[in-house]
Amino acid sequence: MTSTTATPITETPTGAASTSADAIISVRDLTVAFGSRRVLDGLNLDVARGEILGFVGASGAGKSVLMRTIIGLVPKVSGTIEVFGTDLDGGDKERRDVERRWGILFQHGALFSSLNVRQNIQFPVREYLKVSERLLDEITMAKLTMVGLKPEVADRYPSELSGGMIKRVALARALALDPEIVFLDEPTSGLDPIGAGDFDELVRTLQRTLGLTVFMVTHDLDSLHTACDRIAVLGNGKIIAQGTMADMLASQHPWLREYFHGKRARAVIG
Ligand SMILES: Nc1ncnc2c1ncn2[C@@H]1O[C@H](COP(=O)(O)OP(=O)(O)OP(=O)(O)O)[C@@H](O)[C@H]1O
Repeated sequence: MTSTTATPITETPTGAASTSADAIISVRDLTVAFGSRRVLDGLNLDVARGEILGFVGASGAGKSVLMRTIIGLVPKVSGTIEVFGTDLDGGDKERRDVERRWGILFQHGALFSSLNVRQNIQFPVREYLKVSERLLDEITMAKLTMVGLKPEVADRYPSELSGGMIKRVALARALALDPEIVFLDEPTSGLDPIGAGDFDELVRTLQRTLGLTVFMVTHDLDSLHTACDRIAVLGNGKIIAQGTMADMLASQHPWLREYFHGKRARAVIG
């Protein structure tokens, strides 16, 4: 978490509220503040069922805050968040039913260091379901296979895993309850380009085979190119642009031009 960029960003009409029939996540007029500082300021965003949405913006703009507000870890000042058509302020039972249908990969993987891989993957299952130890083990092995890891990894501790393996285990844990939505917070950060590319491909494959909707906070231009169907850009507490990679590349918005055509971008886009 760092301070916001000095680059001025202005709101565009693409940030305006609109309803989309196939929205699986719908955020309206969302304001989130820490003390007197508004990080999100009347933000509107829809995520369509089955898409991979890449969520970008300057460092400290509030990308993680939006993700954490949707999943209920950060309180909002005002606004509504609907997931699967359910208002998340509706009630504890409704909220829990929705939570059961999403999986989360936190920044840096965030595995429980005192639990081994098996226990990490089983954690959300134990929290939400009553299932036998045998079924828990079957789920663990199935999820490890799904993310391309061998069964023997199950008995290792996070400290015994590479960065790429940690991300894969974290993804396996996010998939443990067969979610319909997966939230990924900078899933490729800290991975080398090959590891990051493999991870993007894995996410893409899982999204296609499992029909997942993916909300991905990322700084990784390669991920935006190869994995994402659509991109939403956060600036000054609002969505300042959203569309395909082609839309982003065609935009004349100064921040988007710098981000998608700057020196680092040229190395990716060519
Ligand atoms: N719990 C908190 N208490 C106070 N301020 C917070 C809290 N969480 C986030 N912030 C502030 O909100 C702003 C947005 O943080 P956030 O982590 O969402 O940024 P980000 O866009 O994800 O940045 P990065 O790309 O660097 O991870 C930052 O200024 C951060 O310091």
